[in-house]
Amino acid sequence: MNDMKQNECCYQEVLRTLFRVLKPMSSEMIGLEDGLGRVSSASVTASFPRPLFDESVRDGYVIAETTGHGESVQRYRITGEIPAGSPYGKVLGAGTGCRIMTGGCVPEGGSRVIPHEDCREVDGDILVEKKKLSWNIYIRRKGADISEGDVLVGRGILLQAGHLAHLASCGVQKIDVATLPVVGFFCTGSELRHMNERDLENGQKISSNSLLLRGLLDSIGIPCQDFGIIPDNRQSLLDCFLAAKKSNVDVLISTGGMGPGKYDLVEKLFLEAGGNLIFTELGMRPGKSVLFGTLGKTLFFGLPGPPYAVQTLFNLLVVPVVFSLQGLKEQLPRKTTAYLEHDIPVKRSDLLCFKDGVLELRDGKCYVRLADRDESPNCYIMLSAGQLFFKKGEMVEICLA
Ligand SMILES: Nc1nc2c(c(=O)[nH]1)N[C@H]1C(S)=C(S)[C@@H](COP(=O)(O)OP(=O)(O)OC[C@H]3O[C@@H](n4cnc5c(N)ncnc54)[C@H](O)[C@@H]3O)O[C@H]1N2
Ligand code: MOO
Repeated sequence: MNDMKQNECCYQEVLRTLFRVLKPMSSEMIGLEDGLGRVSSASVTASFPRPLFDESVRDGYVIAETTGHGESVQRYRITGEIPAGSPYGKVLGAGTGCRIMTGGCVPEGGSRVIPHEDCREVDGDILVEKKKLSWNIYIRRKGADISEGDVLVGRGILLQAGHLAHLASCGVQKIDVATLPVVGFFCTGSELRHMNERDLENGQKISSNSLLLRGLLDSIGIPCQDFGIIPDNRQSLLDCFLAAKKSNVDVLISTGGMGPGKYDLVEKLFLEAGGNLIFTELGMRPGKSVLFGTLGKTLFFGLPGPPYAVQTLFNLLVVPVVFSLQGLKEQLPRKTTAYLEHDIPVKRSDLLCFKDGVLELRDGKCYVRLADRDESPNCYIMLSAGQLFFKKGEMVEICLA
């Protein structure tokens, strides 16, 4: 437990270190239609109230009530019809009414809307029992939801479809958002070949990390630049680092070449290219072989080669950094606990281990299991150091990165 706590702190601490060295992106004005997945860089206020006019929230009749007569069934003469988008244009006289549709504009003089199921239409009159008139809840008054000038979205909010719809409904057309960081990546390994290559020779493999990184970046709306597959030799790696340093990428990611082997050259060439190391090695798996630093103005992540490690470290480290650069609030991944659905034996227990998990809620409790190969994980199971067997029913920590 103590080990787990230490390791956990280490991961959170590493993220805090990363956040400290970030320089926030500048901002730009964009049309609302391009705002999905962007981060607001200023709070946005309503240009007009919502609703913009007194509107009916039922299909039925709007009436101008008369006062004083006490008959149990009241009668109003129908003088027109108000579909949504076509106002009546006149004052509704006392004792009269109009058919009105949901979203229709309540005319001046209209004091109450009666849903059609609560009254009858007979010979051009609306007949309504007096007892049906106890509530007056079917008119939404101008500005009842939002007044002009109200703050609709604060600064540092990741804009979802609902936010954009909300902003549009209050007359906002443009929004100030953080400029998107451009992320460059390259994959190192003399054994790697492009995905379109056929006839692989013995020992060669497809650089699946190239596609993985492109997809992960696309899925969070980040533009990327692929610097290619770089063989494990000094000159190729140095050239690649120097090209990336000269380019406009804000963040650079490499995969592979991070181990202690003879051909693992990433750290050396990063330093030769003028890189500044901030940390290597996280006290967790994956993450034992990882590097973070700066190369000129570019942030650099050296990720290890195994694809599962790339995906996990991308989610745990790169995603929070990419959003933090854009000024998103609450960048630390959320954690909770869940009951294990099955036993998990592990081969070694020297470090905290992150495994792809699927979290499910049943009967008010959280359960978690290892994700199948074709399943999308929705959390990481954090298997603490110092334990070789995790039993079904045991409570474990999970990270919702
Ligand atoms: N003696 C030790 N060996 C290793 C240690 C250690 O502590 N002592 N650490 C292990 C750990 S942990 C990791 S993680 C890896 C780190 O390896 P590298 O970053 O050097 O990665 P590579 O050796 O280049 O590749 C590992 C594995 O992944 C495949 N790979 C690499 N790139 C791609 C790609 N773009 N697409 C698909 N697959 C890729 C590669 O072919 C290897 O099979 O080191 C351990 N070793
Ligand atoms: O760095 Mo390795 O990815 O710990 O497993």
